Amino acid sequence: MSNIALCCADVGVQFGALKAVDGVSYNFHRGGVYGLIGPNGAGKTTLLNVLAGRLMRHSGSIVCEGVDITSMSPHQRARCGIGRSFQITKIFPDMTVLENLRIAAQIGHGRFLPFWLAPRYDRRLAQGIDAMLDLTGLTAHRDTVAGTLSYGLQRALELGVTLMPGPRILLLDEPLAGVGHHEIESSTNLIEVASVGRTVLLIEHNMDVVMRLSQRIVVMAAGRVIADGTPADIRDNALVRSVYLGDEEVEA
Ligand SMILES: Nc1ncnc2c1ncn2[C@@H]1O[C@H](COP(=O)(O)OP(=O)(O)OP(=O)(O)O)[C@@H](O)[C@H]1O
Repeated sequence: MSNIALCCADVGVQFGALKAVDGVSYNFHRGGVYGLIGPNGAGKTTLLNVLAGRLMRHSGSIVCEGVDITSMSPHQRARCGIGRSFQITKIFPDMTVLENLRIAAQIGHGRFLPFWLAPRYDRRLAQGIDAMLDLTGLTAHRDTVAGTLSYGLQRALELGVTLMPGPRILLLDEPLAGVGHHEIESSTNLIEVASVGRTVLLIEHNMDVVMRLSQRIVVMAAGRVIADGTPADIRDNALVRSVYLGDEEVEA
């Protein structure tokens, strides 16, 4: 089996005259966290949407673990092992934490089940939900209505909902956006734990978190990948610094 989790070949997205993603070719290897960074409007979210199948009008192709998924729907891609987190929108605020996770688990299962297998399925479902409550630190909140949780805990639930079907590839778009200062550490720890054994693409503006969690960093600007490397490489990269700081004296 290929050790490439996701392969983008010459991916392009155009909005009118704007090339939001401009010929991106990149292999995301299996395992580890890729931080996807770049200034506002660089094309990071657009690229993530293409990978998740949320934006189908693009050029180029996407291969996931050796399978061409370019024309697959988000649902089909989820079945291929791709999970994408949204900014809270995936949780049902009027339902309890437990109900949210149960729905995610049932959607993840998705197949018709003969009645004689149902008790075993229910037991496994309950075990999976208990494990997810434990992982996300939500066990004490299992019967809490989701919308009343703190923002950080809502994000934890949202990640739990994304993880419930067991994705091998996780696309995280600003998982810490809006999380209060006092919850950053616990939220970061959760992402770290959730990343174990998965390939993760992480868009995040909190650079300390990106540098801490990522094994590799991919830098985008004006729709293109302009650099990639270890966090240390990227920190020392003059071109990256110039893109972020607008330092025109720094040469590429
Ligand atoms: N649906 C759309 N229609 C028109 N233009 C869009 C659309 N979505 C994104 N854009 C534009 O495409 C460019 C890339 O946007 P994108 O959201 O991918 O950038 P980003 O790197 O994720 O930025 P940020 O860090 O601010 O979220 C921006 O100029 C944005 O305004």
